[in-house]
Amino acid sequence: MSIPVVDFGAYSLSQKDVADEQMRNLSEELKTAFTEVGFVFLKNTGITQEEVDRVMDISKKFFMQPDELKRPFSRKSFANNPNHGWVSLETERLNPRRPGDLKEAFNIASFHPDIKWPSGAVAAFQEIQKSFFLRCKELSLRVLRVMAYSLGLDPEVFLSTHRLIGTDENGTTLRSLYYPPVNSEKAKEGQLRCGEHSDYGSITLLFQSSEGLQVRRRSGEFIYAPCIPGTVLVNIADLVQRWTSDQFVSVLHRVLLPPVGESCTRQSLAFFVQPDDEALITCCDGSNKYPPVTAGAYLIERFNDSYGQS
Ligand SMILES: O=C(O)CCC(=O)C(=O)O
Ligand SMILES: [Fe+2]
Repeated sequence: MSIPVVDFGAYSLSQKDVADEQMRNLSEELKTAFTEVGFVFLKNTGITQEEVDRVMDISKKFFMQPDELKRPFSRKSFANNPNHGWVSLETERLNPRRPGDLKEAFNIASFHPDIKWPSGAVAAFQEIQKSFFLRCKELSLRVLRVMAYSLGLDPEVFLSTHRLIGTDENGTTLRSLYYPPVNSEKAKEGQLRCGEHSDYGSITLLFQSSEGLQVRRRSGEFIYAPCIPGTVLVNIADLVQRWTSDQFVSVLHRVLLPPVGESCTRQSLAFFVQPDDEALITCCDGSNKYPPVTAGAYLIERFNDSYGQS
């Protein structure tokens, strides 16, 4: 099955609320997608392609600077939130059995007043990233509400564990990714732009500038996700799979190197939604299929794998 496209217009950010019947329809469509594929394209969410382009443009300006100018913003250099900041090429391996990923990233994980923001040529960086973060937050809360409804749960049940998004007690992160030109013949053996992995938290919103993402089907085969301008690609991440006792599936995905002879770049924006650090994730059907885990501890464990500290 390919990735379904669902019209989210009835609950778009420009609507105050959603009518009961439309909520029922939407929740059925999302439930099918998240049960069978783990990924869905949402159209008419209220987040426009222009908003996405603005964030991609300012992020690209940052990435195009020499490394000396980017280094002061490195991930792990901010005491109040170690996940915030710039990640250089080949630093991270989302599949720990492969060499470092051929990508650069900038994580927006904190708005603490002590965070130092890029300035000069990218003076608007902080303002643009922050306003996009807040838009993604609003959309994510709506998607979580529809998800809870679709499972016959209290629609607020997921929201009650996502109250602190945008504070240092919640790991939700807006991540700009840049995949520079690459000569695929010169890459290390087995090296990819982004190794096979599933995401760690609740759900992820993804915005892409071009095709390149591959998603694993149940058969084990990887298929290309198309790039559909104006849509948001939403996928289930591992904590929601645990939470729903495997009813919603968190599936592997990756970004391959470009074909030999093609050195095209790629950009994407991922909004990784994470429950509040202290939230205890227990199977919502009461089954105990997975032992309870707190979201913050789980996230740290997963970071240790991808940065080679396990
Ligand atoms: O760049 C992409 O399209 C995918 C990135 C991704 O899956 C991730 O960073 O978790
Ligand atoms: Fe991912």
